[in-house]
Amino acid sequence: MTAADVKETFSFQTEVGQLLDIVAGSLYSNREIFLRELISNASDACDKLRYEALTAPKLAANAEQFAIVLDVDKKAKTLSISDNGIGMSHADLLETLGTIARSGTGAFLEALKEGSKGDLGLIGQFGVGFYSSFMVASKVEVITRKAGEDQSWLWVSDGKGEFTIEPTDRNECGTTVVLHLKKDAKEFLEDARIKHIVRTYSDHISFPVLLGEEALNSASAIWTRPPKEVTEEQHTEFYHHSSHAFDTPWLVLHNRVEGTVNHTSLLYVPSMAPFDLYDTERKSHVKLYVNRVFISENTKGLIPSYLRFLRGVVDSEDLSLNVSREMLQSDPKLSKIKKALTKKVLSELKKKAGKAPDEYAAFWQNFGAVLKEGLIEDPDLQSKLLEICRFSSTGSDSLTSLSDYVGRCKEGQDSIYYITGEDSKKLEQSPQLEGFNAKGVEVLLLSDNVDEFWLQHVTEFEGKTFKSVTRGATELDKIEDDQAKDDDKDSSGESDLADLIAVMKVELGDAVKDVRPSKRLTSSPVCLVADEGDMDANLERLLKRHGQIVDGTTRILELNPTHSILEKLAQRAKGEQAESDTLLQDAAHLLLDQAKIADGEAPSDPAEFVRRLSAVFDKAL
Ligand SMILES: Nc1ncnc2c1ncn2[C@@H]1O[C@H](COP(=O)(O)OP(=O)(O)OP(=O)(O)O)[C@@H](O)[C@H]1O
Repeated sequence: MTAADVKETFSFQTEVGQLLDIVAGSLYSNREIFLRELISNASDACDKLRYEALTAPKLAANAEQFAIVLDVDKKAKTLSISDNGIGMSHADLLETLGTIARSGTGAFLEALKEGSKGDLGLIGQFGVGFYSSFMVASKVEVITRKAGEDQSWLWVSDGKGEFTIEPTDRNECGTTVVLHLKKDAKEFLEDARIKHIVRTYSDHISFPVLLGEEALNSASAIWTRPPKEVTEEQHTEFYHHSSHAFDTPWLVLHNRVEGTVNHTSLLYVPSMAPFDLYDTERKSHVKLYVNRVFISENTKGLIPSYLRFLRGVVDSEDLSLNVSREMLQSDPKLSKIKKALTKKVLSELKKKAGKAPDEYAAFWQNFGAVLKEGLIEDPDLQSKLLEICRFSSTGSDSLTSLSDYVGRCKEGQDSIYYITGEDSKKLEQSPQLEGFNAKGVEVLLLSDNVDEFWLQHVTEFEGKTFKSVTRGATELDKIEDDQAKDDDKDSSGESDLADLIAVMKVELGDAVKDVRPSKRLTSSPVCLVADEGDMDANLERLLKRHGQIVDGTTRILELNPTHSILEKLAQRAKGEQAESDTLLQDAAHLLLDQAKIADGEAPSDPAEFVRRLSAVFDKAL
C-alpha cells in the first residue's frame, strides 16, 4: 500500500473514461438508479465486514449495528450515502474506483460498441455501479476507512478523466459517498423522491436504509419472508441486486426445508444466458448465507456445476459460522443441502416442461447444453435428467422429449437413433439419414458439443439403446416399413457392386477402412460411416480441434446400390480392363471426396480433386 501524505492525482483507465463520457453526458430518464447502485455497494460492504468479523475478532466490535444512512444537505446541494461496512484502503480505491471492476459494466461497453450507441436505456439494464453517480453529480467525494486500518482516505473526481486521493479523517470504518448534485438533479434532494426510489429499488436490502431517523426499507432478508408475501417486482429487484443480472427471472423457486439440515433457498433461473456460462471454471453463483450472514458467492459443493445458471441465495442455520469457507465446503451438511436443492430444481423443471412446453423450450435453448453435463457428472440422477432433456429431431418440428420419441418408435425399433454435428439444420441434410427418413424412422439431431460426451455415459432410456446413424451397420432391415411392406424394395433395382468395390478398394487403399453397399442411402450416391467400435466423425473433429488427438481413424465408404452413377460404374467395373480404367480410378477418389464434402469436410487433396473432376467432366462432355 502506498500511504501518501499528500494529494495524488490519477487518470481513469481508458474504458472508465469512455464510460464516464457517456454517463455524464446522458439525459437518461431512468437515472435514479444511481441510488440503487450506491445502496447496493453499501450493502455489499456491510456483508463483507460481517463475514470478515467472524474470523477476525478485532473487527467484531465494528460489526454490530449495520446501517446505510442517507443524508441531504439542501444548502450544499449534496446527497450522501454512508455505510459502516468494510471500507476501502488506498490500494482498494486505486483498484476499484478507477477501473472497470464489474462485469456488467464491461458488457455495457461491449453492447455500446456493437452499434446500439445512444441506447442509454442499456445503462439501467447493465447497471454501471459506482460510475452511475456521475449521471446526477458534477463532483463525487468518497470518504472511506478500511476496517482494521487507521488511515482514512478521500477520493474525489469530477468524472472528467482524473481523480485524486489524499489522506483524511474518518471516525469509524466504512464509506461515505458524497454527491454534489448537478443543477438538473435537484429532485434528489427531496425526501419524498428519495423515499420513493429506495422503496422501489432497495426494499430487499437486508440492512436498514435510513433517512434521518426513518427506516425506508423493510430490512428483512427477502428469502426469510413467507413466499406468498414477496411480489414479482421484489423478486426481480432482488435478483438484479444479488446476481448483477438485468433480465427478469424465468423461474423463481422459493423454499424452506425443515429436515436433517434446515435451509431456505431462493433460486432464480435467468431468462437470458449469463455471459460466463461456459467459463472453464464452471463456477456456481448461488450465494451462501449461514443464519443471514453472507459467506460466499461461489461456494464449491453447494450447487452442481451443471446447474450453474442458477442465481439466488441459500441460507442455513445448521451450518457452522466459525469455520473457514474452505472447511465449510467439505461439511457433509452442505452436500445434503446440495442434494435436496438439486432434486427440487430438477422436479420443478420437469413440472414446467410438462405445463409450459414453449416456455421450457426457451429455457432449453439457453441452458440445455449445460444441464446435459449432468448426465455425465451425476450418474444417480441420470434418468431424472433424461426426462427433462429435449432434442431436435427429424420427426418433430418442435423439441421432443425422449418419452415422446419412444412413443413414436416403429415396430421392431430397439434403438433411439441420433446423429451428431455442429448445426441441427445441416444435420437434417445428412445422407446418412436418407434410409431412416424413407422408413419414417425418427432420428435425433444433436448439435451441442456435450452430446458426444454424455452419449458415452448413457446407455439406454426406457429399454432402448442410443445408436448413432453414422456408425456401424444399420438395423433398418429389422424395422417395420410403413409404406413399403409388400413392394419388396430390398433387392430389386440394386446393382451388384462386387467388382466395383474390388476396384475401389485397390484404388483407395488406406484412405478407407472398407467399401461396402449401403442400406442407409436412398438418394445420395455415397456416405462415410464409422466402424462399430470407432469414434463418430463429429467427436473426432471436436477432439482434433481441442488438440486431444492428432489423427482420426479411417472410415467406411458406403455406396448406394440403387444410384444411377453406381449402377453405371458397377457395369463398367465388370469389364476386363477395369483395374487400369482411369475413369474408374478417378471416380473412386471423387466419390470418397464427395462423401467428405457432404459431411462438411474438405477433400483430402483439393488439387487432385479438381484435376479428377475436370477429367471426368471432359470425358462426359
Ligand atoms: N460503499 C462501498 N464500500 C466498500 N467498497 C465499495 C463501496 N462502493 C464501491 N466499493 C468498491 O468498489 C468496487 C466497484 O464498485 P462498482 O459499483 O463499480 O461495481 P461492483 O459493485 O464491484 O459491481 P458488482 O455489483 O458487479 O459487484 C466494488 O466492488 C467495491 O470493491
